[in-house]
Amino acid sequence: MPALPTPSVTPPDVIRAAYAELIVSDIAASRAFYVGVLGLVVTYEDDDTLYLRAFEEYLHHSLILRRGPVPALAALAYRVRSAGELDAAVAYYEQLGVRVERRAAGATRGVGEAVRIEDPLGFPIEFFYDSEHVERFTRRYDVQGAGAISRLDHFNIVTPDVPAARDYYEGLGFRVSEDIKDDEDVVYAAWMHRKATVHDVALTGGDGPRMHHIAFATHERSQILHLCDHLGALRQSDRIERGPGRHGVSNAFYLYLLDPDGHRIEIYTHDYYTGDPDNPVVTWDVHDNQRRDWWGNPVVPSWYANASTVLDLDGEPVALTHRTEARESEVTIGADGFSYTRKNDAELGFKLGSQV
Ligand SMILES: O=S(=O)(O)c1ccc(O)c(O)c1
Ligand SMILES: [Fe+2]
Repeated sequence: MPALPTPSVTPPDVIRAAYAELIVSDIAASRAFYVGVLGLVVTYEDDDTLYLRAFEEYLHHSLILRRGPVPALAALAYRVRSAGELDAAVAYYEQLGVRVERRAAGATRGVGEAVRIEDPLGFPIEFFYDSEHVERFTRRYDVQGAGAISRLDHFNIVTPDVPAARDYYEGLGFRVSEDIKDDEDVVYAAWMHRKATVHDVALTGGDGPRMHHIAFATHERSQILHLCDHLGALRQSDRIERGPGRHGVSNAFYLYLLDPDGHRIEIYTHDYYTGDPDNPVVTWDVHDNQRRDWWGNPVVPSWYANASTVLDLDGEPVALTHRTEARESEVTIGADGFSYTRKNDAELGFKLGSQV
């Protein structure tokens, strides 16, 4: 990615990852998954759209599903600290020379004035503050199921040049909490945050822009395990792509699901606090078999290969830029045993034989 200009104005003050807008092909099938299985709360719905939120959320939605011809990501939205930050966003991105559009209140149901951009990585990003408050179901145990989801936690995006993407997000005030590198300093992935957890956005090295996943958090591992049991009972175990398991990076207990259009949704719990200014960065060796799954369980190849198309602000798919640096799935096939369990223990350190 060509070097970006350094704006002379301050960036918008981003608080957190707040909502995603996905294009889906069949609203009824998506409703059966996101409401019927994941248990997300319907704030508003019509024949073509679903506005959903998780149980701890009081803003109008954290996920919009909109019926359309091409399953894709239509927007990733970050909440900013005040409505005044929208002017900062316009000024900052105009200096970056990217497409910037102001949106009137109500352009998105339940959201006030907003700014949408095509960011330097090629993603459709929204900044907003005002959003309609709706009932917070935190204590509505009468409607929460055994798999209750608390809140949206993060976005994971696929981009070819991870260091350039990291620099861009550092310009927005995001900080790295963890990353994956090799001994030639190739950066394969990085996790970056504004809120005091491991990430609001994760950067995955690959052909991009593509959306790797949207993640929601639960309070307890048992809620994640219930979602697995629920899918089993529906004989929809093929919706379970990876996990459940324990991540090395982030230390979170995780599960990856595929929605009816193949959009990847992560359910995640128990990462850690990162709010102090001197929070130490954790760097993992790409050959460490426990980086992606702390128990060394395999990362299915589809998890590295597949990701969702991204739309521009006109709703057109964005062309991909190919990653030129090494790809993690080629350097070591995930946490699948062809990497070391104990560094420098080449004899006994490999779980399933050696290939690196
Ligand atoms: O697979 S990793 O342990 O690298 C990982 C860590 C945190 C995440 O949110 C994730 O999607 C993947
Ligand atoms: Fe994730």
